[in-house]
Amino acid sequence: MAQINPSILSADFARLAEEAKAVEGADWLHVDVMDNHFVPNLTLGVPIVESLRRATETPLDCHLMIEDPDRWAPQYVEAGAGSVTFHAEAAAAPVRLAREIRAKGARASMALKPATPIEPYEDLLPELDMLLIMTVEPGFGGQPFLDVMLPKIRRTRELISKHGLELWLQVDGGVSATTIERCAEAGADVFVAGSAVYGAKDPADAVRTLRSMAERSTASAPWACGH
Ligand SMILES: O=C(CO)[C@H](O)[C@H](O)COP(=O)(O)O
Ligand SMILES: [Fe+2]
Repeated sequence: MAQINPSILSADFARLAEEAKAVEGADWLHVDVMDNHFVPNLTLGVPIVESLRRATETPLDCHLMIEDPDRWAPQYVEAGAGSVTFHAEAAAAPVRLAREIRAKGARASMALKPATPIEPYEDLLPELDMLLIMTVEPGFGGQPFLDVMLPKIRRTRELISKHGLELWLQVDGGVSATTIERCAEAGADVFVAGSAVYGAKDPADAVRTLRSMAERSTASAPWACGH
């Protein structure tokens, strides 16, 4: 089953509750937390996640683009996130952090920037509920999709199959109607889309269109048998 997670980064921040409601029917609401240190942009933090939690029924998928996630990630679980993603490049103790996120009741996820390979993390995969492969350099919405990430998506899907894991494989950055099929064919099953959803006239309809495109492509992928 393909999941579509609209990114609130592309919404109007002065109308967050309305914008969150506009995509109810999506699987998760993707919330990009940026600290102006790990990435050169500043967005939102724990209090806004708490408010978003009350504003929508859609579960929150928090993508932490911050330094020191070992210290901050647990606070996002307490704020109501159902899934918390920290960056491999920023975490001091990724296994301990993933275990802490899970113990607090959320799904634990780790993200890789475009230049970070998956291979050193193969043995960590059973500790995670989701692996996020960035398909742009993190920091901003609306950037073009990096096609050069497709082999990494394929190799990660192979590792997930090899170990028989239930891990979800998320892609984030430049995912749209023109790129989602390539991502799905390569092995992604969770798709973040910011500008492609909030830039559309009808965001809820954009979610449905993206989901059916991804599902058509995954259905024919060899790794999706019995998925
Ligand atoms: O993590 C992100 C950027 O760092 C965003 O989730 C991502 O860029 C979504 O926006 P778009 O779909 O417009 O690329
Ligand atoms: Fe993101």
